[in-house]
Amino acid sequence: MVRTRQGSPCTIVIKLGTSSIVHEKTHQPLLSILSSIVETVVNLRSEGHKVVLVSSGAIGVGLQRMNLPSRPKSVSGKQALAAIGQGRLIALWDDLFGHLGQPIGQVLLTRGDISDRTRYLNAVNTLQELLSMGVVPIVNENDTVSVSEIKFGDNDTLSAITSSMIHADYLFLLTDVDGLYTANPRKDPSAKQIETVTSISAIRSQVSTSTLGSSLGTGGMETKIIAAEIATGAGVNTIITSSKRPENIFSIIEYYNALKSTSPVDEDPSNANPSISLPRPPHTVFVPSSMPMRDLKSWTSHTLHPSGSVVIDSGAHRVLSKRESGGRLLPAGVLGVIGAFASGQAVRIVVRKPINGSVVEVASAQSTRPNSPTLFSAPLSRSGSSGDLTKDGTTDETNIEIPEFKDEDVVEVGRGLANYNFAQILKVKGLNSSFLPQMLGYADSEYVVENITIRLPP
Ligand SMILES: N[C@@H](CCC(=O)OP(=O)(O)O)C(=O)O
Repeated sequence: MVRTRQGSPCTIVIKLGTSSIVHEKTHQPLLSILSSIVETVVNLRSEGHKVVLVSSGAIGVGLQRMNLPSRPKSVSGKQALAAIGQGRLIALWDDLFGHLGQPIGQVLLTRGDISDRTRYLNAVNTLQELLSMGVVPIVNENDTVSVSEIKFGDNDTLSAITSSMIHADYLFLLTDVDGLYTANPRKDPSAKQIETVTSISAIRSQVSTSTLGSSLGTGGMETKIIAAEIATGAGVNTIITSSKRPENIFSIIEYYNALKSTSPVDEDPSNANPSISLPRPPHTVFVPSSMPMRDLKSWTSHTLHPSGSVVIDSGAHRVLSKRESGGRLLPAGVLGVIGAFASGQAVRIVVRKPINGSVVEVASAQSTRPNSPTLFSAPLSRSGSSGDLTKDGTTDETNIEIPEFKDEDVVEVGRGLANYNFAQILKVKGLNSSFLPQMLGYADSEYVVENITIRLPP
């Protein structure tokens, strides 16, 4: 069922939430949990595994340092507390790991840091370098500089993106419950643990997620399910288990190694050999995708904050949905754009919402009526020449005709990376790609958007 290189060392990401790091009321560090984590990580390292720790807790530790009762409401208040707490948090980790001779490295990331391909690759290289030096990277969000558009928001998402960045075998989401339940096990005695999740969309309808968060962290079960969706989509076995028994990480890895050794090809847990004698430690496992997203696609879908949208027609939506990977959009399928973006930036791929139950087709392709108003597209006051279009996205935007697609008229179906800037794509929308050199003065690619992941088929 789970995918690992059986018996060989694994790359493991362990995420520890605020509620497992500081006491919910006193905000004192939970030293027994932290010490057990440190022992577990060092033991995993001695078995040859590579381990990354994603640690929340900066704001919680900051609260304790300033003797404050609860998280401030303001963003700047939280950022200030994170600045106060992060230093003490990493000092605490360094102290505990130091007792066992294990070096650590601090890695603070924001979504903005990895929205740029070069910076993303730098982050990947740094993590890989730390791992190959035998260091345990300790990752947290760089809260002090994060604003809403560049925030991961919760460390569940950050840990999923980290595990996808380093192609981890396992992501362990350690929390104050030992798995995903059908209802809140603290309130509902009939709540049942879900052992294996093969379909995230199916699980959403079976689980009541609303009450499983704590007052300190920003996550809860819902964010863990989102994280599992990201990580399993990138091929990472994702496991929710209790932070009170981190040593279970060993037993869980052993358990799946044993399953694989009896049934190395069969991925279906119901076909696992019943003679397996190892007990199953309590946890929920999310089975990874059988066709993990290629690195660039995962990066595009989850790490980038899209800068704008490209509106496509229903035919393009159909064709792109048939592609397993690396979908590419020709200008002929483009109806318009929303927002301004440069070439190389991430864009949403959107389609028009149906009107009165049916999709209304835009009246024409541009090849017959260039820049003409359509049902959703009309020139604004800055119309005129199409601008001085340059290859690097430095269009003279003062002269561009911007059509009137609005966010509320469309629905996102996927994401991709733009090969041209918004003005260039507007200029060639609806055209055959053979017109690109003539319209733009150059054509690096016949496709206007590449690396498209369609998440919502027609
Ligand atoms: N970056 C923040 C943690 C964000 C957060 O609350 O995460 P989590 O506790 O995992 O829901 C901090 O260190 O306080």
